Amino acid sequence: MALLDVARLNLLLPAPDGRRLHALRDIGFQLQRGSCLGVVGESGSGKSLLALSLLGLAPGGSLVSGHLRLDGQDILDQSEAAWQRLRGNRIAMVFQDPGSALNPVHPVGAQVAEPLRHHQGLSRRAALAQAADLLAQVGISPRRLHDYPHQFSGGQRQRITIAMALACAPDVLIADEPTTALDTTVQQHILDLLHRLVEERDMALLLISHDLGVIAQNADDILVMYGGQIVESGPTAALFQHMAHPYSRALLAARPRLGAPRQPSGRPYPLMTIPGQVPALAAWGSGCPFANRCSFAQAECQAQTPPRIAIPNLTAIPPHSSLQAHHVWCLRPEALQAGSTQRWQE
Ligand SMILES: Nc1ncnc2c1ncn2[C@@H]1O[C@H](COP(=O)(O)OP(=O)(O)OP(=O)(O)O)[C@@H](O)[C@H]1O
Repeated sequence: MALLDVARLNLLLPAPDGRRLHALRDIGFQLQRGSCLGVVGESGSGKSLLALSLLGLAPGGSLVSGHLRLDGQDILDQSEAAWQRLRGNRIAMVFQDPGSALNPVHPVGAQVAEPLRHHQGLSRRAALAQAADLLAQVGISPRRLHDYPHQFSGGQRQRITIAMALACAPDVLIADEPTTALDTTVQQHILDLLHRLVEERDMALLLISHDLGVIAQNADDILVMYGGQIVESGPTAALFQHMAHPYSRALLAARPRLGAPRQPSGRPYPLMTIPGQVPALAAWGSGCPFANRCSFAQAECQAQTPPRIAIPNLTAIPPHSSLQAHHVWCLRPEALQAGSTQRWQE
């Protein structure tokens, strides 16, 4: 049984004119212990709304439907009191900006100790002793228990927020752009730390990023999101063996790469960009969300919901994969096959 099982998750947000906007559409995936699932997509594709929905924090007035099971127990329709017991305890979150996640007027030790006092009822002294252990686990000297957030670097502050998230030994850790606010030199240290903790604690990690490179290097499985929908999903190796959705391919082509071929003048080739922009939520329809930017799109793509198509696995599926299968949501897979996807046809 999957640790986290999400099926047909839909989120309707209230619009000022009284309409409901379909912000997440039929999201489904499974997440196993010891595994990292990466969620990738451009800004505005629905990644954060997905994270918030998994924490019972969808914006006020919205309607969430579908199934959300943690260890087999349906948690979607539980009371706010039950969500509060679960949040930070069994499902915890690491945010993008460690500066705003930490309170500047309290020492970091007290902040790491807070969830232990709140969820586990530990005394101040016992919680602080455990906070010192947690800080050591994320590479911060326990001697700094009484220092304030401004006395730490950005990377250290993110380590402290990770210690806070780990305090109650959650089953699922959601990290929403955890390295975007950090220098590139410390980004991989934080990601390596998250990996080590997932392994040591047998947790599951949902890693959200707009950066396909970060996701490719760190996730066992990938969900590619666009317009509030999953457009492609599968084990990382399978996805990179054969990217099937035009949006996934466009993301791949738009990625800066070290050592990429250069022009005869020695200058780098200009980076590919994806023409157009992610449409505003009010413009999301029921057809393929990527249709108006897709070079394969035809009239039916604007109008019809794209079907889910299974792509045969060409690589061995690693045991850590939670998804175990590669899918694409596209109406014109034959157009894709006729493109640069020779290996799919073999
Ligand atoms: N509370 C809200 N009310 C109305 N629209 C919202 C709300 N929150 C998000 N949206 C809209 O929903 C869409 C998805 O937003 P979301 O923040 O989930 O995207 P994202 O992929 O996480 O982007 P980013 O990487 O910039 O955070 C966007 O069009 C956004 O403007």
